[in-house]
Amino acid sequence: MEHTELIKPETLDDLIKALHEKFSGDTVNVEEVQNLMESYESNPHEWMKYAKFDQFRYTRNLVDEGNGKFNLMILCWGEGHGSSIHDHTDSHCFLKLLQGQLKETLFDWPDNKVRQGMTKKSERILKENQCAYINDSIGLHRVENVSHTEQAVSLHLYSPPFNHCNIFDQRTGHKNTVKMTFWSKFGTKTPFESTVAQENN
Ligand SMILES: N[C@@H](CS(=O)O)C(=O)O
Ligand SMILES: [Fe+2]
Repeated sequence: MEHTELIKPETLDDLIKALHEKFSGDTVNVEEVQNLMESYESNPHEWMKYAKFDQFRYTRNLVDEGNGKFNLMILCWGEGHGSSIHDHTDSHCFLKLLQGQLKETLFDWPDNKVRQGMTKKSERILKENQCAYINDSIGLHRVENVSHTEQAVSLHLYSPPFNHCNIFDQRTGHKNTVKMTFWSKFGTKTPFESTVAQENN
């Protein structure tokens, strides 16, 4: 296999350019993308304009549409905010911490023949600059900012892009499809109507 040298992106813009190159072909090298995202050292000045918080739930803020190959977004997690257990619609999901910490809990897909609770497989704390990866064959996850005092900000890349996913009830394994929306796009708040969703995590 061909090995591409890792050139450390000095800024968020550099990282976005490098990601465009990595996704310009037909295949995705997960490890290379993960290393690339991890090698960017978070600088709040570079991503502040995308980091818009809501009082009640985590927000999804679109940063770049990756030439149609991926969506890059910044998620803002207030104290205690968390997602439902969810899948990733057959896409690659890269999740890099820009600020604070997030807890990721992994679950297996529920067996839909038996209606039973979902058991957790593992959990870990993701720290600043770390980049995690998940896809549907690895399983499902729940992501939470368990801190009572610190906000968290994360950078997510999904390829191919998607705008719906399944969320799961931990007690029954029952699944629901939900639409996912953006709180802001390219630094501008999305109009109210389009953020009201059944949503989301
Ligand atoms: N996949 C979730 C965020 S996370 O909890 O990984 C989302 O895009 O909203
Ligand atoms: Fe996720």
